[in-house]
Amino acid sequence: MESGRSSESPEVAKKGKSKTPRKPKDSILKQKSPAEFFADNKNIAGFDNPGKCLYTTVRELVENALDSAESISELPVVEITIEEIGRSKFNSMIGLADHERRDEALYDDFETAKAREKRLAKEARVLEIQAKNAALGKKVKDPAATKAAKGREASYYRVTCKDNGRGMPHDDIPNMFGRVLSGTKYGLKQTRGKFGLGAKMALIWSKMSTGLPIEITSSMNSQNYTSFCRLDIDIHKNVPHIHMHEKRENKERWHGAEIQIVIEGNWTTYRSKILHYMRQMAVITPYAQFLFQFVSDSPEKNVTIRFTRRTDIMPSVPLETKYHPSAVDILLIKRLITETSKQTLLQFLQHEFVNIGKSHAERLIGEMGPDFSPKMSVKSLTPQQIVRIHQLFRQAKFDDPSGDILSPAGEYNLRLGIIKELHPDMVATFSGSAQVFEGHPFIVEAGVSVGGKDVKQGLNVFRFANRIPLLFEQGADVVTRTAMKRINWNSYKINQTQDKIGVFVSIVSTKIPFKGTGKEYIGDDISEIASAVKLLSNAAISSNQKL
Ligand SMILES: Nc1ncnc2c1ncn2[C@@H]1O[C@H](COP(=O)(O)OP(=O)(O)OP(=O)(O)O)[C@@H](O)[C@H]1O
Repeated sequence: MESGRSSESPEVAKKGKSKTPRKPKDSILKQKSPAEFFADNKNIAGFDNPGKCLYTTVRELVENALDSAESISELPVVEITIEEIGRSKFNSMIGLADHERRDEALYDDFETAKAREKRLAKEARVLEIQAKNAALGKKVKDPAATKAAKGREASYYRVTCKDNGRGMPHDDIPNMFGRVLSGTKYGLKQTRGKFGLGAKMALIWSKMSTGLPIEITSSMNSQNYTSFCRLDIDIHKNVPHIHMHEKRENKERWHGAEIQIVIEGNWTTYRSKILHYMRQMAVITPYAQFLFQFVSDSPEKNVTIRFTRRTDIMPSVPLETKYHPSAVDILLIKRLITETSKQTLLQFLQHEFVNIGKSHAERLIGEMGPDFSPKMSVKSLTPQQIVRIHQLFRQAKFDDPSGDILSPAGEYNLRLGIIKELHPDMVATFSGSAQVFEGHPFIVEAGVSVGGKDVKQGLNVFRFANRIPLLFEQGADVVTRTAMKRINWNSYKINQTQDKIGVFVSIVSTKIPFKGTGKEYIGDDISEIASAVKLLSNAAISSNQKL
């Protein structure tokens, strides 16, 4: 086909077309590695801004430490230190000479004398209005939060987390910390970690904000050496970039891990969140000992908090389980077929799923159709046959998976933790039996307290998922919504706004339906979980009333 352009010379075409919109360039197909994706979208893993990055880094390291100690039934001892690093010290760490500002007007935080005067006057006005509102009992915003962070100089912190856990095999360390989406917790088991992402996100953030590598020291039980590894991550290839990886003497036969990382953060704005997190972790983990330290060049800013162990009774170790037939999709069935060591379809059904016994498997195969037989090779199933199995799994009736493999905090621990941290006038706890959501068992435990130390008037909601405190996105969470909207506090003669009420809900499962990879909240859209939370909370309030 002839185009109108063909008769014009290139020059004429260029001139004549000067007003027409530029033709978009053909899109070029590109690929991203998982590390690049998460570096570009770090907010979805809870790394939103420097302050939140400091918080999430602490969280990820503490949760790994607890998972590790509990996996060998060791009462956890976790030491976490955040050390503030001034700009000069940071510059000398990276070998950068300190520079004084020469041309002040170049900087984002530069203000003329007039602008400064104007800003101070405005701030004074805001403070005045806030003081008036506070006097009238109205809610006021934290003045620090209203101030723009523009032009703020970066603050750096060295975060160190030491535990007495399992440690890591020497050769696995680089991939555990330097390859996004690699971990040992992908099996079907209740663990705090799940995605194989957290430690790598902390490393990606350190790479983005300070350019410094992570340092890991680790030793496994009765090993006569410790492993030391300094590494960063090749974001483009999603592989570890090892600076040093060596074995060192381990005279004391120490076992555990110590992770050290230098990142940009903001202690001032996230101090209270980090301390709340530690306090709530102590509530749900009263059998652990935590030492939290913040160390600054200005000693008056230093913080040392010891959360002592109050019990030696640890919840049982969660057990790995097999998939329930109603929890699998076609892709997962295909993966299980690839990985199974079983030869026949009958053996496959019997051994790779929970709640399918031999005679049940035979009946299921009979139901699949004439081209299925118990002795047929499972590896030779066609894609259509796999779809048929999936269809049957969705329609057939199976016993619910057992909750025995889960490890709830336990009523005793929950109550102990609440008493230890809040000193309430009254507390009652209640443990539910196992229930099921999409083929995954879950257990809800609830506690309700009245009165206490440092407890605000009204509802104070504490949420835990797989024994992790959840501090963000409170409003959208199933527990908050239930406590606020679905419980009739009046009927228990409790004043929802005046009394100091603590509501504690802990959910454990082989699959917590978190919204996003940041593990910040559980949505309100899963009816099984919503009704269990309501039931258990009501039961705990009733027990509290009886007390
Ligand atoms: N302190 C530790 N002790 C022993 N092993 C550890 C420790 N920290 C990390 N690991 C190992 O490194 C792996 C990767 O950790 P990472 O935090 O990236 O992911 P995860 O904990 O598996 O999952 P998630 O992203 O959900 O936290 C873990 O699965 C664990 O095997």
